[in-house]
Amino acid sequence: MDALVDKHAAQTERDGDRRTPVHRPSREEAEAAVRTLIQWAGDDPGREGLLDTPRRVAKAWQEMFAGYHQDVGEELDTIFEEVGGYQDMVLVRDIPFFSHCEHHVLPILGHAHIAYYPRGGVVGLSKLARVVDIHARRLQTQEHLTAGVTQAIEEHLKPRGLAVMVEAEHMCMAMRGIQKQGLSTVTTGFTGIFKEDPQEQLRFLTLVRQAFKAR
Ligand SMILES: Nc1nc2c(ncn2[C@@H]2O[C@H](COP(=O)(O)OP(=O)(O)OP(=O)(O)O)[C@@H](O)[C@H]2O)c(=O)[nH]1
Ligand SMILES: [Zn+2]
Repeated sequence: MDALVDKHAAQTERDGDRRTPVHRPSREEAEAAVRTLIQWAGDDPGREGLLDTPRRVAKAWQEMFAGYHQDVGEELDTIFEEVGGYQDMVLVRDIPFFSHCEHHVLPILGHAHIAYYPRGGVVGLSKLARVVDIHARRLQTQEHLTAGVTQAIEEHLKPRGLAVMVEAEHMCMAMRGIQKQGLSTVTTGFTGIFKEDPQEQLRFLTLVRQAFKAR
């Protein structure tokens, strides 16, 4: 096992994730796989315009799937306890993300909205978007993404309540298969007072909807 796989193994345990770490192929092996797929598509990976494509695709995958090597805990380990007595809802809405579905490895494009009621303190606002990014940069379903973001924030921040809503379009339904464009899939995760009190869910959903009206 190389260092990256070891780090992923530790991260897998911390995130309560079901994935089993596997041997990581070399960059050359990854590029060879891209050449095979180009041939499978019906083109010649040896022609001039495609010569550098395997290198570019491997580099793009490194960036798009960087979440396998990032640790959500590191982003959420700074809690600001001095908040002037603020105890009401903190909502960060319209966090844009790109992910890839684990069934077809095609893009999922969407927005996440995250709200919580602080208990002991608050996290930096950007950190919530970073948690979304880390989870989004892995292969998964939208449900898995929503549950992963919810669990990570719940575990590290321990708020009085947490609400996560993800709205996304799946390119595997737009570009192929059923070929329906513009569909939106909505998934939610509620904990604490958001889970217990439907009025709190309503308040969250109302604030999120107002964000869309304002655009
Ligand atoms: N629940 C869930 N399903 C997803 C997600 N992303 C893609 N899918 C669905 O996963 C299913 C995979 O179905 P399969 O029958 O195994 O694969 P397929 O033949 O490519 O299916 P079609 O897309 O219907 O052509 C499809 O219905 C996709 O729409 C997701 O995030 N969550
Ligand atoms: Zn898919």
